[in-house]
Formats: sequence, structure tokens, C-alpha cells
Amino acid sequence: MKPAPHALPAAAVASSWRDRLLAWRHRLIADPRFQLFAAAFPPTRPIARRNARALFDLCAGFVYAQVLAASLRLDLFRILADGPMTAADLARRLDLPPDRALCLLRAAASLGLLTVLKDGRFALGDLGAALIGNPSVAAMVAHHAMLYDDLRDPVALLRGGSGPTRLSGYWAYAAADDPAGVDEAAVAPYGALMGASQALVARDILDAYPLARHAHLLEIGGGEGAFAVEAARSNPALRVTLFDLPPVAARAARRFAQAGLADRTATIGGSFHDGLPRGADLASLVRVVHDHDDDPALALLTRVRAALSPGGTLLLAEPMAGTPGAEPIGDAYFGFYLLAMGSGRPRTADELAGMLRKAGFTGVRERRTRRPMLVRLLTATAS
Ligand SMILES: CC(C)=CCC/C(C)=C/CC/C(C)=C/C=C/C(C)=C/C=C/C=C(C)/C=C/C=C(C)/C=C/C=C(C)/C=C/CC(C)(C)O
Ligand SMILES: C[S@@+](CC[C@H](N)C(=O)[O-])C[C@H]1O[C@@H](n2cnc3c(N)ncnc32)[C@H](O)[C@@H]1O
Repeated sequence: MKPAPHALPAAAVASSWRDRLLAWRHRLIADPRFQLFAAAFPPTRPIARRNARALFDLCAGFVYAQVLAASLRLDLFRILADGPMTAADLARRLDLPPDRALCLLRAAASLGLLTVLKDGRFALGDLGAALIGNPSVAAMVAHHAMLYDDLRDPVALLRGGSGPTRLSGYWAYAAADDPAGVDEAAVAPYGALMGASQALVARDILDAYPLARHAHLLEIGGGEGAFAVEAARSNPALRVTLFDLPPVAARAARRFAQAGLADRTATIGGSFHDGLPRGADLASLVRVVHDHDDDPALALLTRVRAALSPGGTLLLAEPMAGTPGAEPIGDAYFGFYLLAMGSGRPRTADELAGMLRKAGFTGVRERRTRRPMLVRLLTATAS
């Protein structure tokens, strides 16, 4: 039977039912009387408490981050690496009044950075201990001072009316008309930060996609070469060419020489918006594509496809939006970070796969990495 001409299509009817159900749910949750009831009624109590806590954590997250920043600036975790200490001894070591030191120590303990022993002394918590093994996280936390400034008026940032941001000045290539012209002083600060934090991701990428069957890696936007060095060291026959802006490539060349890899490595300075060296059978873009808006990013992928030898492989590795279990890292943290930087956006794996196909790649596959919140990996073939 034909539906009456004025009848809504089935999908619209279903979605209007769902919308009404959703609206009813939201009215209920917004009702203060229901909130009181749900917090007391045993079956709903755990959900109500969990939600209230989640909302409080969203309100207070910036305070938690400052507790972490203060602990790192005062070197609290390295001090406690030698063993538990009393609050009084710690106050002296931190050069803080005793009551202020106690405020910091209790805050850090409440966040899992420290732990309080039965005798009242403070020791490292699991999170504080993990930080000792990740000095690049401490560097990122210090770097966040700039992001705090840029996020002071988040609505102005979203409207694009807040003028030049601190991050757009820091990432010299993000706002440059001629990236190839940026000088050494402009790249040195971000080069060091990226060099340190690349250690967090290099091993995860190489373990997810061993390079043994490849002969020549073109590491595009490779920074000061931490990934390139790790790749060369774990593949003794691999040749590596690192391509980055001229002053960054010069810094990578010094690093290759120090690592004793000068005979198997080369560096080329230039802008990848202008062209790329040809002939490698493997190319990598590690934490590069998300820095760029859609059109330049697609143009870059197209240029990489043309630069690879036929059948060559591209590794595209970066944190991605919509990563299960890490959604706020891609969509909230990197979303707002890149907004403040003034260029690029975090993309989902599906969005990136679509762009790769549009750029002429085939066989796009995701390779499982150890810590997808920090880096995910897509591989694709240049046909
Ligand atoms: C021993 C017994 C009995 C039990 C142990 C129980 C157990 C198994 C505990 C686990 C302990 C453990 C091994 C913990 C390990 C924790 C680790 C490795 C934590 C790592 C954390 C990493 C973090 C927080 C990374 C942060 C990275 C940031 C903020 C990166 C920012 C990157 C930026 C801004 C990049 C910018 C580049 C641009 C511009 C976007 O392109
Ligand atoms: C976010 S960093 C990532 C560096 C490195 N791949 C890593 O994961 O640590 C982006 C890199 O892309 C480089 N880059 C940006 N624009 C470029 C361009 N137009 N041509 C060549 N390299 C560029 C930067 O100099 C920087 O080293």
C-alpha cells in the first residue's frame, strides 16, 4: 500500500520518537527534585553520584592541572623518588611554608600523584611514579602555560576574534605565509618539545608496523629526527631521508651525526607545500597531518603519493578524534589545542582514510598501536 502523500518517511517518524524520548530524559535529569530523589534512591544513587562527580571534575579540571604543574615545577616527584618523607621535611625541601606544603601534598595525594602512608609520610603514587619515567610529559605540562593563556576566553577563541594566540606564535609554520623561510630561532623551542615527546610515540609506531621489508624511508615533517633515529637503529639496512623546514632539517642532521647514523641518513630542507623528494618505498607523516586544514592536508597527501615509488607504503600516525576510550583527548584536548594554534584539526580514522583514498592511495588499513590515545596508525599503498 502506498503511504498517504502527507505521511512522514519512516526514518523521520522513528527519529521524532527518539527525540521526544531524549527530551523527556533531559527534562527529568534537569529537574532538581529528580536529582535529589535519584541521589537518595538506592538503584539510581551510584549513577547520580558518578554523574555529579564527573560534572565536578569538569568544573575543577583546571585546578587539578595546576596541582600537577606546581608539583612538577617544584620537582616533587623526583624528590620522593628517593623514598617517603614527612610533610615537614618535604616543606623544607620544597621551600614552602609548612601549611602550604601540606595543601599541595594532600591535593597531589587526592589525585593519585602521591600516596599517604599509614605513618603519615608521603610517598609517590602510581601516577607520580609514572611521570618520573616520562620527562616529556613534564615538558608538555610546562608548555601548557601558553595554552592556558589562549583559553582564557574560550568563546573569543571559538569566534576567532581573540587576535594572534601564543600558540600560533610558538608553532612558527602554522601562521607563516612562507614556511620555508622560518629561521632557527623560530623552530628551536618546538623542535626540542617535539623531540622529547616523540619518544612517547616512536616505539609504539614501529612495533605496530615493523619496517623490515622496506629499503628507504622518507620521514616527512620528521622534526629533529627522534622517530628517524629509532627507525634506523631498529632496521640496520634501512636508508632514511628526513624532510623538514630548513632549520629543523639542519638540527636533525646534527642529531644523525651524533647517533653515528650519518652514512645511512640524509636530511633535506624545504616546505612540503612546494614539493617532496621522490623514490622512497616508505613515507611517514608522524603528527603532521592534523596540523593542517583540509585543503593543504589533502594536497600534502597527494604529493606524498606521487613521491613514493609505485606500490610504496605511507605511514600516517597521530592522535585521532573519536578514539574509543580516549574521546576527550582527540576531540577536546587536540581540538582546542589546534584551534589555539590556528591551523588544522584532529580527524577520525575514517576521515583520514577517506582523504587517503581521495589522494589516490589504496589498501588503507589501521594498525593497532599500544597506546591509541597518544598515537594511532594508518597504512596505505601508493598505486
Ligand atoms: C607493580 C604492581 C604490583 C602493580 C602495578 C599496577 C600497574 C600495572 C600499574 C601501571 C603503571 C604504569 C606502567 C603506568 C604507566 C603510565 C604511563 C606510561 C603514562 C603515560 C602518560 C602519558 C601522557 C600523560 C602523555 C601526555 C601527552 C601530551 C599532553 C601530549 C601533547 C602533545 C602535543 C601538544 C602535541 C603537539 C603537536 C601538534 C602541534 C598538535 O602537532
Ligand atoms: C608537530 S611537529 C611533528 C614533528 C615530528 N614528526 C614528531 O612527531 O615529533 C610538525 C613538523 O612538521 C614540520 N613542518 C611544518 N610545516 C612544514 C612544511 N611546510 N614543510 C616541511 N615541514 C613542515 C615542522 O617543522 C615540524 O617539525
